[in-house]
Amino acid sequence: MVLCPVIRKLVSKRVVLASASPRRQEILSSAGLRFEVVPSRFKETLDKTSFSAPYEYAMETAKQKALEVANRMNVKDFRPPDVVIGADTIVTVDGLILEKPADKQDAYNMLSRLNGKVHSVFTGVTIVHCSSKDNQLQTEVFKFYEETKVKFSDLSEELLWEYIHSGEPMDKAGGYGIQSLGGMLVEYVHGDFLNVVGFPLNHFCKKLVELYYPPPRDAIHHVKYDSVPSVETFEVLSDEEHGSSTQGNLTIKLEGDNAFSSGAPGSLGKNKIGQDVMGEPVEKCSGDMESLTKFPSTLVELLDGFKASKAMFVACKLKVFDLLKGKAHLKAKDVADHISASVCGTERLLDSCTALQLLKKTNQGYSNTELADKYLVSDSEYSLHGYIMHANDHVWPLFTHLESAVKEGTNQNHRAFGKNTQDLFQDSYYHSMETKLRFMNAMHSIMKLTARGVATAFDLSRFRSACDLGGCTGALAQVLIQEYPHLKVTVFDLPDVIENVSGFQPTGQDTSRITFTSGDFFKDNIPEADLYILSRVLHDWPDDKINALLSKISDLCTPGSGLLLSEMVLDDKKRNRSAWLQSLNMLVQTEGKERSSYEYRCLLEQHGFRNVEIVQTGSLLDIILCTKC
Ligand SMILES: O=c1[nH]cc([C@@H]2O[C@H](COP(=O)(O)OP(=O)(O)OP(=O)(O)O)[C@@H](O)[C@H]2O)c(=O)[nH]1
Repeated sequence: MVLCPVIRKLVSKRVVLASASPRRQEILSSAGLRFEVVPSRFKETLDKTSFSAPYEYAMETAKQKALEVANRMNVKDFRPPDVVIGADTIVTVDGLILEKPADKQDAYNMLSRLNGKVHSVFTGVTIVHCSSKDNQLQTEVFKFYEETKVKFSDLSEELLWEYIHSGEPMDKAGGYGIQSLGGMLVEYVHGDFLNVVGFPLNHFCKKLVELYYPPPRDAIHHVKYDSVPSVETFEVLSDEEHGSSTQGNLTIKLEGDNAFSSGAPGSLGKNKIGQDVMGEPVEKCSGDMESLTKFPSTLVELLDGFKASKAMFVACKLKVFDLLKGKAHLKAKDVADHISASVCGTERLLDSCTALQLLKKTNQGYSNTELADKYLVSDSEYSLHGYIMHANDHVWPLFTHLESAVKEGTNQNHRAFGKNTQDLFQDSYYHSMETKLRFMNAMHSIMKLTARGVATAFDLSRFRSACDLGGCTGALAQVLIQEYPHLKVTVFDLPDVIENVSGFQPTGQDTSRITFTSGDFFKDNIPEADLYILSRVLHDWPDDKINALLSKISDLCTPGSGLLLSEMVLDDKKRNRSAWLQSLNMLVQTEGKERSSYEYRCLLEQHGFRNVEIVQTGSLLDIILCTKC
């Protein structure tokens, strides 16, 4: 999704981010910008004393970073980038400029200087417009900076060293990462938070507005873009409208190194060498821009969606991220050798993963991004590997029969796996040890990631015993006993599951308050508890089965007993895309569906539950708590 229409202006351009900073990559890609990452090789060694102000230093360094990449990419017979973005973040305190610490002692020196004080964080940003004539690179440079003030609490030596030993300070300006553990050091922030993280997105969008929607002639002395215009305002600022009000040549003074002129209707503006600022001839640009405004980027994203998913699935399946974990870099050939695959295929897969920001690519080779290290490596604490393998091996084949599922209104297990499902879990998830463990792995990984949110959405401290029906490996139970020291939890699931839970238990954690009991909640007796939990269970079943289950639970409850559900709640207003897609997912693989908050409320009240409260998290799971009256 492109929230900010001005970002769309760059959609058909070759945009390059001249930065190795994973934070900058994340900020810009979250804003919907599509770009390649080519880290700059410019050494950050400019003489600081030669600048009149610290931000001048940051802007110049950002400029040199971007120009180094622009020059390096201007190779004969290759298309040069249209736009190169460079950035540099520094911290200033007591008249000193702090960059990334060289070692732990340096980090300590920096953090001690910041301790208990207010300091400034400056990020200098440069946008370089490039074009190439007879292999000569022509550039136009626009630069700006943003300042944010940050106050550190009074911190003990012990805390500073503990933080330094976490390793976090080492690649961060000033020796801290405000977005992670370093956030704990900070008392307040005045200004743009993302600027501290490494990229002032808001100011960047304003700069794009200045560059791509120069104010019409009449307004030139009056219009000041104090804030990013609202989406509606952008729509009004269409190229056509803008063009018609800028007949004749008009020079606009930009804050950057250059002024450029705007003339032909619909053009971006001509520069001194008679080209538009994106390096295209003006006449051509006019037509281009018209089609650009109408470019259906949302559709292109959807067209590419399945390719992107599959590229990530395959890289996970081939354990590419496991291989790259902890390695500085590997060349495509080395990766190919390890995963027993072709070099040409591996290279394309690695490059696609780089474009998807799962990998980083430099001249030395490929390495994992932070995201991949955290979630795609199979043995990381919050790995989604198990869930991704389930998506690849189970959900993907089912989705290839979506058309039949829609026409027939039923799941497609028979088409995808040649099996009719009489008993959903037995026939589709537990029919072999391999599928069973794959499914358990998937549920375990997604539950580990979401358990804390489920456990803490409501204060459950009034309950002394809980029964997690369909609780699988007990990943939620583990978090529940951590959060509620007086709670005992029974995990109730099919014998097929309970027999295999031991491999999923944490080591070195007291799990004595968790009991695993096997049974079928439709057929067998359910253990007694003050609180019943159904997490991602109801969506598997049709209404008749749900009514049977809720009635059984309701009969077991005494007044004051609780029922906690976690599901994706459908919401017409919020149009939460994951929930609607999950509902299709339920169609192709189960007998169930996702439901709206109204549907859940009706179901629960029908079975004697009251005080139905719903916390819509907007992320993967929404949480519902109600009480038996
Ligand atoms: O709170 C935070 N403060 C700063 C950061 C990160 O710090 C670095 C700043 O370094 P620099 O601007 O030189 O950028 P590099 O990482 O070296 O990448 P380039 O290739 O662009 O030079 C930056 O990564 C910030 O994101 C932080 O994360 N949190």
